[in-house]
Amino acid sequence: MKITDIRLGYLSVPLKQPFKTALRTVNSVEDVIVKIETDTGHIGYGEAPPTGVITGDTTGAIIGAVEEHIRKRLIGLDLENFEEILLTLDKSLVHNTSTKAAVDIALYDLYGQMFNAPVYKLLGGYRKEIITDITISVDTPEKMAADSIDAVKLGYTTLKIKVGVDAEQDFRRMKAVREVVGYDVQLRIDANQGWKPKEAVRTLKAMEDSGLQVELVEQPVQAQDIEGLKFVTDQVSIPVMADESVFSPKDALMILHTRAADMINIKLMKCGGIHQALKICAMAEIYDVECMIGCMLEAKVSITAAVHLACAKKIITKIDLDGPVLCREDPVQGGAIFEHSRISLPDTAGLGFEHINGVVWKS
Ligand SMILES: C[C@H](N)C(=O)N[C@H](CCC(=O)O)C(=O)O
Ligand SMILES: [Mg+2]
Repeated sequence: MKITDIRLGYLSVPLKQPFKTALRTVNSVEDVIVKIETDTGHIGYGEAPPTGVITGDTTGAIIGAVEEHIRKRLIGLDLENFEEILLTLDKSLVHNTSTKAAVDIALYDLYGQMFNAPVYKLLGGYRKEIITDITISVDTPEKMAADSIDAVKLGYTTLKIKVGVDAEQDFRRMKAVREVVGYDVQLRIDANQGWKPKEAVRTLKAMEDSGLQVELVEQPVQAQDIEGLKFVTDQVSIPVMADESVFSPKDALMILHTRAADMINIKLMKCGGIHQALKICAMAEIYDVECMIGCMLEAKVSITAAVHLACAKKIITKIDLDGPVLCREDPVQGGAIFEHSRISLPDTAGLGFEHINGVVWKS
């Protein structure tokens, strides 16, 4: 099965309501779709959202990376030598992790089709169903409490509460949410780098002392401030998860080795795809550190790939794959099946896509 072409397209999917974090507010998922064609007629799909404030990727950069660096190196290569293709992809240019993830996902889609097996089974096949949390955007305490009630009514048992905008108000946000959802619902928080280290410790300790029962906190301090991250991890009881601080397997190794965080959030868009994520999983297993599989604001193509990884690997114990349920519509036929918090995988080959509606293909 030889690669004959790599095509690119644009996909825009409106959100049910604005998605607000300490880093950005957006109203739609904006994606580049990658389609790899082969001489056997098999097609592999991938997806990359340009999350500039986190990965540095833009739509133009994703398109340029494929057109100027990746396409010419991959055309003609045979899926039978998967290792060669992945190494070529890695070496084609530095950084550009979202682009590499999109191409990697399309390649795994083809790899699974070549063996007529779902990708999660080829990677380990640990389970075929997972439960995701849902994100509550940062807003007034009242609005966040109302959004939380709506989510719980839909059956979500874990909420990811966005904070990191103003520490004192963040405490009030958490208090308002906990008051309305009670203690049967798990609350995890994500500050998206919004706090200073001492401010994070103060705020998290206040949450501990008030019995708010926070399951974990994601990325309390700036991504590059590893000392600050370790300071928070050492000072508070709430488990600290590194998100923006961990892109590559090398970043993960450093965090694991220094114990700067208690857990790692793996995102395909940060590490460059499934083949790199597998390395982080292997290292986390060695250090016995649980991982989350997370996502950017993504539609169901790349999220399906993340579901396959999560279903394959036991070390992934926390699931934050709510991109598709935040969208007003699902343009992807096939792939993972979402029923609110419950995500399951069909036993179709590869990643199981049939068609993606609404893609504007580049000529
Ligand atoms: C969508 C997901 N639940 C999430 O919250 N991801 C954010 C980054 C999302 C973005 O800005 O696209 C995170 O975990 O930091
Ligand atoms: Mg996060």
